[in-house]
Amino acid sequence: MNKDNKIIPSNEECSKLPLIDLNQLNQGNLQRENCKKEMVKAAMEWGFFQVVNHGVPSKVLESMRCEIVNMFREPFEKKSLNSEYRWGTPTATRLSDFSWSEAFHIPLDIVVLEGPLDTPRSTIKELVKILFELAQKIAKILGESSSCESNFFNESCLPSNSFIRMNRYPQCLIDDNVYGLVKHTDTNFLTILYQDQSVEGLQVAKDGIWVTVKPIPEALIINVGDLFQSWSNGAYKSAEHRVMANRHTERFSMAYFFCPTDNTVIESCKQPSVYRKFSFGEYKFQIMTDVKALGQKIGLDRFLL
Ligand SMILES: O=C(O)CCC(=O)C(=O)O
Ligand SMILES: [Fe+2]
Repeated sequence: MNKDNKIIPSNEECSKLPLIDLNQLNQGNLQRENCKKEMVKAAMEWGFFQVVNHGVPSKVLESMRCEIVNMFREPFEKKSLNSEYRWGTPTATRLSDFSWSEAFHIPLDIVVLEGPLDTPRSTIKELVKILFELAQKIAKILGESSSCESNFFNESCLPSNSFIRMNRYPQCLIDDNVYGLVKHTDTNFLTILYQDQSVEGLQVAKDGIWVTVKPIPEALIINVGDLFQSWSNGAYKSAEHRVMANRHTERFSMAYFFCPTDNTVIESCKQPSVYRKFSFGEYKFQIMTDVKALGQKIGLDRFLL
């Protein structure tokens, strides 16, 4: 088994994925500063952490999960008419390149700006409003510690710039090593992930080892994306992650991708710069070009100085 596939059983390693209590931010100065330190450390060492007491009511998350399940329960003929629907990996020529999953990829400009809304849309609308506030709060804390411009996220990231992705990973009887989602880094600033409370699947690369993230009831997962890695001059890690398919049961998740406007310039205030500056629009275009030409995302390596 090569290093890339080495898997540590979740009960040994999962506890090491930092778990941060955001309630500390509402307490005294000492607790607040401690919470910020924990976040910065986790973003540097892991690029991933879980948070509890995050302020997203469990009722809203539960009703979102119901909506997600309902959307995926529609017949394929109906789902596939929806331009937001994706399934599998059309370009895959080997099982190891294939993602055993289906998804709805929803840009929030439609949800935030358009009406009237049907039921799932109104649930999404309620949830993303809270997730936007949470993402802003976390981005500001991580941003301040990079001692870059403190107002950057308020000015560059609007609610309508983000998007959500609802994922369903069907039960997979083919093989134990099928990926639900192949390894990747996220292209945004930050991701907030709501995963099934009882089904494992997500794995994070840490120091060359794949670590399984054990679901913690009520917790949300936060991960650093490529833009934050570049903006922090490489201090924060946009960690590779993937999802393993499950032989016994299906799994659902929902990712909220916190993004800036396309013309936002990503440039670190730290010198010497690790990456050349680029706009978010340029970054997405380069990824699209690479995926078309090479079948995969190259990402930040293209922008190394
Ligand atoms: O389903 C998960 O746990 C991860 C999803 C993910 O990484 C993504 O949608 O980018
Ligand atoms: Fe991801």
